[in-house]
Amino acid sequence: MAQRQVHYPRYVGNYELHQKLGAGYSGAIFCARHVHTNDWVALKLQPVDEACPTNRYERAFYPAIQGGEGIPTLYASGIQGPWDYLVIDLLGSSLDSLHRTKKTDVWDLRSVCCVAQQVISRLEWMHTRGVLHRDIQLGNCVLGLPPNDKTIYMIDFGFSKFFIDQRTKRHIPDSKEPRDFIGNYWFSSVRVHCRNQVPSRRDDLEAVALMLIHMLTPGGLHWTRNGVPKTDEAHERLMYEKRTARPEDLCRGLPPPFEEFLRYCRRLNFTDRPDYEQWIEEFRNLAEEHGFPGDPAFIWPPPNPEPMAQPTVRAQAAPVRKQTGELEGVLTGLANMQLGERQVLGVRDNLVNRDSNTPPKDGKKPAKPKKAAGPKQGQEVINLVSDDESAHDENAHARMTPHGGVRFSKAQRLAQLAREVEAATDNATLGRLVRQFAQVMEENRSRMLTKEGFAVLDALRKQLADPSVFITPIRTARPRGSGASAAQDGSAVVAERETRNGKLNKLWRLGQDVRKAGSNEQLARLVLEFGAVIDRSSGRTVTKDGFGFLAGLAGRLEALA
Ligand SMILES: Nc1ncnc2c1ncn2[C@@H]1O[C@H](COP(=O)(O)OP(=O)(O)OP(=O)(O)O)[C@@H](O)[C@H]1O
Repeated sequence: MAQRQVHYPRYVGNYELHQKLGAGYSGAIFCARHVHTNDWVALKLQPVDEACPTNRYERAFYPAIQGGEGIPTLYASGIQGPWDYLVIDLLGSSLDSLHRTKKTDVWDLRSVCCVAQQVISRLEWMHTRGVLHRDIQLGNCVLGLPPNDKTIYMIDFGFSKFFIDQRTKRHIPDSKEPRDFIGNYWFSSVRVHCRNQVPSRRDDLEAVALMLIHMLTPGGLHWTRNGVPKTDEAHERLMYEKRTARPEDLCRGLPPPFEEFLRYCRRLNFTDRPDYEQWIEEFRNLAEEHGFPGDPAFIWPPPNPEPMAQPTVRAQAAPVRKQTGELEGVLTGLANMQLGERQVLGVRDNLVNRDSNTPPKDGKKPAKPKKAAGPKQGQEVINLVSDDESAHDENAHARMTPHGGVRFSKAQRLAQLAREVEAATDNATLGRLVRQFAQVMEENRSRMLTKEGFAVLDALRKQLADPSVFITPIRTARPRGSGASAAQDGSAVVAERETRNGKLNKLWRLGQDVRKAGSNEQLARLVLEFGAVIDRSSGRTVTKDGFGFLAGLAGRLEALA
């Protein structure tokens, strides 16, 4: 197709334009030099009459977020003749372009953990300043130039939005009003993309979760493999695939934090502040558990992609809920895809219909939005690769210590404990295993109850609920001696705390109940309740009261042995 010939100016303000660095949907970006200082910068140019004036929008957000690590500095901006321009820090490669130079189809876990930590931290900064990004994608994560080449910068605030109302200083309200989708097809959250809900902080984080999973999935997330939808029907199908993809299917074969992070983001309420620190810590721990440094510095190319003792981490091909003939469509789509500059495309057309929290549009009435934007130029070719590596490989996370020993990860130790619980034949053994479980949880910097942790609880509950699994008969004696008086003391404290606080901390209460339990069936019910309480909590972490419960449980099991 013939390209429109655009004549760019040689000078804009005090800047001389040099080579073109990239082109977006509605403009171009150049490397430019300040004619007096000789400083090199990046200059974004866009026609002033552009239907979707993203440069003008971006200009409104830069002052709010200036000064944060990994946020480009805005040096100048304005209008010159027919051009609207922004002058910002000159940066290096985007993660999208690094991805295209890679020889393997998935990223290495270390790099992904670095991306996770840095991008979550950028969003923490932006959100603290009241701004949502709304267009998280690999092309908008760009490395700095030396000496900042280990820092990931967030760029492209053309879709951004103040979620703190600039006038009232309050969180914007939720709304059920129908709204146009603004974001990108691949990673915008299910709520925003498929259910047209008002975006908030949780949606930026969900986009990060999807991007990270995409990086570790051979061929990428399955709804990205057909390229940008060119028809409403294709867009509908993409949304269907995204909406119906279950976290456990998307994350099969990946270390648990990816699935947990996605679930966490989806559990957050509209106005909730995400626990950024917790997730930065989770991904740091994950890197360390796999034998990498926890430092978030992004080093490219990766110094040592995968330690010797560890297989490559990658998602397994997730089952895709396909309609008949869809696989054929995927393959045809792949065959038709072209190499290009950008991977993920946003729906910019809808920006002309932005709400009151977006920067002013010079009083012009917004143009009628189009339904779904047509494709932007260029798509990358992604290979469809299947992978049958087992997620339950016992040695998957083991790694050599410097002294030649083998160290097991938290996941692996918990998986082993679950197996031992299943094989236990008496209460005394179970009590010992519960103590070991608490110890593993306590030793780890992350106290989050992972999938493997829940598996231990589940095995325990099953053992306790079904006495036939024991070889020796189970005793169901009432609490004896000091146990009984402790129970009485416990009730007194409960009563006191109840009057004092009005409502008891659920885990603390369970900790009291477990010490009074007189049978394995009662213990099974309490273990079930314990798991449910942890599962419902936003961070799924085992707190002090949680450890109190486990200690009480181990004690009761030993007493009932
Ligand atoms: N400051 C920069 N320094 C170097 N390269 C940059 C810089 N900013 C952007 N780029 C390159 O140009 C590409 C497009 O930039 P950007 O996303 O800001 O433009 P855009 O017009 O808003 O694009 P789109 O409409 O596709 O979102 C980026 O993916 C990146 O490769």
